[in-house]
Amino acid sequence: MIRFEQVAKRYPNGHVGLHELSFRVRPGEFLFVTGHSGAGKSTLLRLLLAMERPTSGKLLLAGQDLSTITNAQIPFLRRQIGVVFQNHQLLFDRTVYDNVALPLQILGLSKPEIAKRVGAALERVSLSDKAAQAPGDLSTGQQQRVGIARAIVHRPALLLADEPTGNLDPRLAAEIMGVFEDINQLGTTVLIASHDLALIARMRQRMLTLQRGRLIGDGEAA
Ligand SMILES: Nc1ncnc2c1ncn2[C@@H]1O[C@H](COP(=O)(O)OP(=O)(O)OP(=O)(O)O)[C@@H](O)[C@H]1O
Repeated sequence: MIRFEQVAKRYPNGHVGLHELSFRVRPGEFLFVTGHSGAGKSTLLRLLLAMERPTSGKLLLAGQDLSTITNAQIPFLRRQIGVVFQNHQLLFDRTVYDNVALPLQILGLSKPEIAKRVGAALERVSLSDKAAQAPGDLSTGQQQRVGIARAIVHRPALLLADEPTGNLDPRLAAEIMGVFEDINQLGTTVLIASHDLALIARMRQRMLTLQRGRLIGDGEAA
């Protein structure tokens, strides 16, 4: 699903975000990427989204080479990826339904197809009864679940999350991780960047550890 082969990212100011990183992720895997602030977690996610290009090395995602991807190919790449952000970036003047429907409207799907898929995504995050509400009427944990529903509504093969539990208390964070596990069980590859080692340890999943742009660990969280 994902192959990093000696991928390095050097920023124009000379700063090295990642040093020759190599690892593979199989389809259907669940893994964490961890490390201190500045370790390179966000750089890794931005490379996977083709928001940045590697300076050297080869980066493959679902068979596509992201080191040489053209701008015209990027929309097709992004259709295979869902992204969950820490601050979920919901539109507060729209309903929950509209927020989740947005990616499908952009793809130009028919209204009945959108209704079917939004219904399924909201069911997956246990928010079917909140479709007509505004995100502002929901709790923080529920808002994050709307963000997850929006990220999976177009049925991506890969779900990326950047500190998805950063704003949540431990109980809610564990609940959100359960939602990610459910999504993974259905076959979606899940990659979560997080610095919450206590939470990761409870999950017993693969963990890549970055330190100053280098991979210093790859194995089940201890
Ligand atoms: N656009 C940029 N220009 C120059 N340097 C950058 C840029 N983006 C990131 N860096 C540098 O690359 C390194 C890795 O940054 P990155 O944001 O990937 O870390 P991170 O692990 O995601 O940290 P955080 O948890 O704080 O988001 C840092 O030293 C950072 O200063």
